[in-house]
Amino acid sequence: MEISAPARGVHIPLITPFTGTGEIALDALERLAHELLDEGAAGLVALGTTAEVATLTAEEKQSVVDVVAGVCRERDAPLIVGAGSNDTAASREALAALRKVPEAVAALTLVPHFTRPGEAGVIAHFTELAADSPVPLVIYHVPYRTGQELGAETLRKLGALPGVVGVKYATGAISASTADLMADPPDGFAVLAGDDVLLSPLLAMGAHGGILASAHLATARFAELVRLWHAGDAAHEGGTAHARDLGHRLAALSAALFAEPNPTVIKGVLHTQGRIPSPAVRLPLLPAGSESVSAALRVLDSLTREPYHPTSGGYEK
Ligand SMILES: O=C(O)C1=N[C@H](C(=O)O)C[C@H](O)C1
Repeated sequence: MEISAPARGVHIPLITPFTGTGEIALDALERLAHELLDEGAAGLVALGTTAEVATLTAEEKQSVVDVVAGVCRERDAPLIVGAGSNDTAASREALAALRKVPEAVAALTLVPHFTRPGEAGVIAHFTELAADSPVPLVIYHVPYRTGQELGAETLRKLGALPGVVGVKYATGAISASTADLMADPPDGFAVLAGDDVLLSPLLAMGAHGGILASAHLATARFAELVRLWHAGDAAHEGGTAHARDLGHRLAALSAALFAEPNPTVIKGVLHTQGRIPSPAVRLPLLPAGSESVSAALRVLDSLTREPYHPTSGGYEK
């Protein structure tokens, strides 16, 4: 795998749309995947948390991967597939199954959750997985879900493993440890923002992009934000104001989209827009309330309606 190129930009962990009777709406999934690439997504992620992967049967997971891989093949877009658990042997098998998905450029593999094996155990887990995975690994670090903290030094050790190409960094905050990692990341190691509201500060610190459920909406604006920082425009006068302002507005959108458990609000908005057949989610998730969906639509509307004026450094109010 080419290490940094596919990892740059906005990668979208696809929702799983359901019909009114609860089956996966594969046609809507395919259409949505094309739309997101049309609007500037750099790549797609199948079977992320946002896909409600914990509720999908093995057969359903296969159908989702088939559809998303088909779109990525047709569009020559990078595909990242979620695979792995807190069982090292089972994770090895899940990764081995990706041999049958030639479109997959990487696997998104969670730090072992719940078990709390300690940092040495996490390193041993990924050393074993990376040694025989058919695709490189992007480590999904989300300590408020896994229960396992990792310091910057441990992330650097993981990033230096052959076969580990990046981290989806979702620590819930920008901390001294974030600054430490971003000051000295391993060569060829992509840091991808995984907390949507923190995309902007992480880009400012040098992140390569993000894996962002929020980017189902205002996709072009998310792509623009990443482009601004990577093109260095943010470093110019006016450019900084633009990037900061856009970053704040996208963070407000992300906050509105995460007002209830992900991806319930995103599904509500996509359904209101007529892009998926129902806002249905599977238990234990409950559908988002109409007030959360309306609030997110209002933020989205202001983002997409108001054109930016680079000369005055602001948006129309
Ligand atoms: O599925 C993912 O990948 C993501 N999941 C996070 C979550 O559900 O909290 C959010 C992030 O945008 C991507």
